[in-house]
Amino acid sequence: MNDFIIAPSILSADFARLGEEVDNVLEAGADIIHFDVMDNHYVPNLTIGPMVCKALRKHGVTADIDVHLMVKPVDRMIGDFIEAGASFITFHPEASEHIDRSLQMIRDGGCKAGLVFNPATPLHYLKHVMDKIDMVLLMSVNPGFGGQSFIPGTLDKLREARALIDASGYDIRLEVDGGVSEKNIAEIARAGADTFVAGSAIFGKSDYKSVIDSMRKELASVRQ
Ligand SMILES: O=C(CO)[C@H](O)[C@H](O)COP(=O)(O)O
Repeated sequence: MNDFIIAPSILSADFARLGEEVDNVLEAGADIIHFDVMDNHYVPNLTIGPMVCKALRKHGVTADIDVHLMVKPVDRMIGDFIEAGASFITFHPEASEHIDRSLQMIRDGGCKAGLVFNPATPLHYLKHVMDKIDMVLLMSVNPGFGGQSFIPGTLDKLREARALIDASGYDIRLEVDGGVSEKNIAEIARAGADTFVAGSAIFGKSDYKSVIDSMRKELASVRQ
């Protein structure tokens, strides 16, 4: 896997042709697939569930599927997504009554576990679970919809999260989600992110490869 991971969010894909869309974006160079689960309760939108994840596996998708649960309560969805073939399962700490238990359920099921932070959710939830997570996801928009603008204050929060992760000594990815494009991806990487969710910036264009290539070019400039 690349050091920098590009994770197209299928929230902006054509759901009528989802299998084909996922094949195309992976063929175009995406590393993993970001899978947004919204329940019209925790967030004001309704999307897709474990049956769709399972269908993508049945379709032949072997890339990691990064399931972002925007649901409340969290726990009763975890088993279904483990069974459906999720690779990562992340959830919002304020949506779980028992954060430690939810993380453990994910890892016990053989998946990688992560916590997601809304723009105004403090990072202190991380303090007692650094050894139980594989991913920290910072939302750079308020969750619920694709196509919103990146909230600039996320850059400081990324720097704060990067310092916490580095100090922990654990192997934890730092993902960012919302308003990511070729234009800001380098600045976001410089703030500490290593995993980039992009929905409308990729699926909103006809040539997925050219967008992903241009994101990789921007990221290469950060590494130098
Ligand atoms: O989780 C999400 C919204 O809750 C989406 O993944 C996110 O907003 C990506 O969309 P875009 O890149 O178009 O901003």
